[in-house]
Amino acid sequence: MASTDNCGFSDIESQSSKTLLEYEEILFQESVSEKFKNFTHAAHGMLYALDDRLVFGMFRQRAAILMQLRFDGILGFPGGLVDPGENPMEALNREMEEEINLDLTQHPFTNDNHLVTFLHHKKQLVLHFFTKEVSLDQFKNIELKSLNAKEYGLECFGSIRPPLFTMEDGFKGLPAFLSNQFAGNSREQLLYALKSRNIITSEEIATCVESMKRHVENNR
Ligand SMILES: O=c1[nH]cnc2c1ncn2[C@@H]1O[C@H](COP(=O)(O)OP(=O)(O)O)[C@@H](O)[C@H]1O
Repeated sequence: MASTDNCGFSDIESQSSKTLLEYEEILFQESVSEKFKNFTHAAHGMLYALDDRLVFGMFRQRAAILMQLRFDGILGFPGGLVDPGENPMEALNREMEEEINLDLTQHPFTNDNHLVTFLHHKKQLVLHFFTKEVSLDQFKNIELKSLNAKEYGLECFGSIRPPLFTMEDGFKGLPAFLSNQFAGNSREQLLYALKSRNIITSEEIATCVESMKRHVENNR
């Protein structure tokens, strides 16, 4: 049922069974919440800043992206379940404050920041995904403030920046990062955002996914 085959990663197979193949991209409308009201809804957000600096003077990083190491040892974006009476945006802002101490007076997520929503029929799960661009200075402040988040050291074990370049061996960098374990469909959300925010081309994403898949295959 995957409809997102224009991003160069619709055929991801990985060690995780939770791949994009199982998720269907759906429109984000008021009616979605009504139609899927018996489903579990979650909202996650990607804060990012463009960063054109070179790593080791040769690899362009392109963007700083905030992901986090979770309590369960796997990677994901800040966010969480939508509570009864909340809409996805409200849930996201609440979770952003709890998990990374985001200053909502300065950097609130709005519905304009919504990027994509995925549906998992079997799991009855609706995953709403938002992205928000900030300046690199703002990004660093957000990272620093996250150490004082209520959930730091409890649910959240620190923010991390995925490397967005690929090194000479074709694996180190982004493909190696992608071969980690990810919560929900956060790996696919990351790739979707990289493509749709024009941070990395779909061709390069496809190459990285191929390299990641080869690595996973070779290490079975
Ligand atoms: O970064 C993410 N992107 C997409 N889905 C995620 C991400 N992190 C967790 N999930 C999924 O969202 C649901 C809610 O998980 P989460 O642990 O974030 O919520 P909670 O903090 O309210 O318990 C779970 O089904 C989980 O697999």
